[in-house]
Amino acid sequence: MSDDNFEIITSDQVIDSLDNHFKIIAGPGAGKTYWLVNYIKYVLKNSKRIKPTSKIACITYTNVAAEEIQERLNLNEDKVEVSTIHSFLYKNIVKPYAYLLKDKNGKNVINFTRLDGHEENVPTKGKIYRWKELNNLWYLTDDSKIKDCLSDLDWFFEGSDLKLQVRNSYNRRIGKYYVPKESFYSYKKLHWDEGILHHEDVLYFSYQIINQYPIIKEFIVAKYPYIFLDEFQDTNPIQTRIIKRLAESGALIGVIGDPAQSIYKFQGASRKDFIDFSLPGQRNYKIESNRRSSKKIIDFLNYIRKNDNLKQECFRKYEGVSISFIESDDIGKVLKLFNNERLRLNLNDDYCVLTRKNESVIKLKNGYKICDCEIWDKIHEADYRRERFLKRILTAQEFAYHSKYEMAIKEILKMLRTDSEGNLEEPFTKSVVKSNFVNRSIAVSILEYLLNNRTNNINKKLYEFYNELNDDLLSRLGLSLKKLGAKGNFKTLSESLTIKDLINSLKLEDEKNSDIRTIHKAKGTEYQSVLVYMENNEDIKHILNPDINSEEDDCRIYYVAFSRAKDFLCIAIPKLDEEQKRELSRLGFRIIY
Ligand SMILES: Nc1ncnc2c1ncn2[C@@H]1O[C@H](COP(=O)(O)OP(=O)(O)OP(=O)(O)O)[C@@H](O)[C@H]1O
Repeated sequence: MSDDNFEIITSDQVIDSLDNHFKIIAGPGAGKTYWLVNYIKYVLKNSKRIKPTSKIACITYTNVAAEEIQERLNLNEDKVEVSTIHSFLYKNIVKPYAYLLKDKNGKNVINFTRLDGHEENVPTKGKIYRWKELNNLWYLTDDSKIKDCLSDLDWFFEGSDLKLQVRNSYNRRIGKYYVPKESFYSYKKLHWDEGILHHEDVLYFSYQIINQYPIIKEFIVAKYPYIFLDEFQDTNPIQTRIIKRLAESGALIGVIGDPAQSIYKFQGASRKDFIDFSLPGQRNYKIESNRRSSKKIIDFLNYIRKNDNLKQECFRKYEGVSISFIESDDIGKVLKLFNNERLRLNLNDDYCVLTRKNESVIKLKNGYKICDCEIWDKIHEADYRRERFLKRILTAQEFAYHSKYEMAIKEILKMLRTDSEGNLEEPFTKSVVKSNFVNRSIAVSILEYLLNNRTNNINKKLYEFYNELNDDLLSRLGLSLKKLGAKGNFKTLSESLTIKDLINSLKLEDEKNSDIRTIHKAKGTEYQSVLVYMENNEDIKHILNPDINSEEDDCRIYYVAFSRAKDFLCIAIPKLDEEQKRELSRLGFRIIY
């Protein structure tokens, strides 16, 4: 990264960029989000470009971050649209203009009458079957590998065209065959015909729409004369191009981020896009201090980042307690040692346990128990329609339990989606739902039931939950579920699994309240104490030989984890050799036994 033309500012400083694009680069805890919130208020107050009909767009990486910024802005008037890039583009480009997209025969590309948000790409058995049928691919027999391949599809630029490819080329191989690239589009089209868009399709269609109908950019810019993007180090090439197009049409763009915290390569993020991001007349700024962490933690963070030219100073002027490590493969013991140490140090405030993989989060949540991470896969194999139904209803229950009612309602509404004749999808038996309004009131009743019975239900076996839900609630609402068979794989599973097993294995988006989470979900957060659990002994190399600018994200993922800690950072790893322990001591680590 070149240091040219970067002005150093602090997180309290208001910059005079009302008529310029800008880029801010700063490390963890520098106050990027803090600065952005204040800057938005400043623009609202001082800019002549904000008209009664226009707003500022503030794009964040997750819904949780959007909520947080909304709260911190604490505005009475609706003058700032805070949302993720996908929600922003869906609401302002795809939803209103999808009907404009036509194929070469003049037919609509998307069934826009049934458009209803966007979701994760999870190939169902039904879609895989129809995709094989359309492309005559019966020779591909391993459906689990096919699922890996199709769920890995994303849009990539080939020249100026966007093409579907797998993110990880390994996933295209099914036994001795490769999945033909020409078949990818038809898999997507099966969804679009039902009005289903995947998250990645939102970027694709937005790009298509503004390219084919440039005037739409003018509408967007008139409504959003300022577009600010936080966490821009994880932008992807389509997003970058869309933003540049909006800049060409007159939007003032501000991007904020930290190249050392770019951790979404697997989803197509390009940190180079942030490093190279430049618009005519753009002003560049840096914030150098870290307001979050103690000096000992910042020294360690600077060491991990030693190949980069951004060195952080400790704003708090507080030395802090030593960074520590625990060597053990016994998760229960690790958690106990970490908690004892926090209490011994009198650090009684919030803490978080961070780890890379979802499977490890589940293991950590279960403490000593070895978890069955494949529970949902097994249910999918047994009955993919019931799996989808159960996932949605339990996800809704957990969202509501964490007071995220709007997200909970959305899940239930997805569950109540109908086919073209108005029939609910299986496992509902043919019950016709009347209107969106009725659906919403049904969703509220279902949520009420789930919340009132959560404590009772959690230890019930799945079949009991399913039957009671059907008999006590759904029948009252004029709905019914397919009865459980006398035998079969689903029946067997439903007798062995409890609702708690299912909930523990759910991958909930945006788990803000959880104290054990994946590092990716910890982006932007901070805690008094942080335990980073490295499941793989090899990962110690990211501490002993850190390479923050590596092509791969591994080192940066741990950097993000370490930098969440304010006062106490502890790292746990199953096994270290003597030389590694000596190295860690040299770096100032203390061993906890
Ligand atoms: N000028 C300021 N005055 C008071 N507190 C501040 C100021 N700037 C930042 N902070 C506080 O410092 C902490 C870190 O700030 P913030 O979360 O905005 O950093 P960030 O740069 O977005 O970090 P990261 O990249 O790690 O997510 C927060 O607790 C924030 O409230």
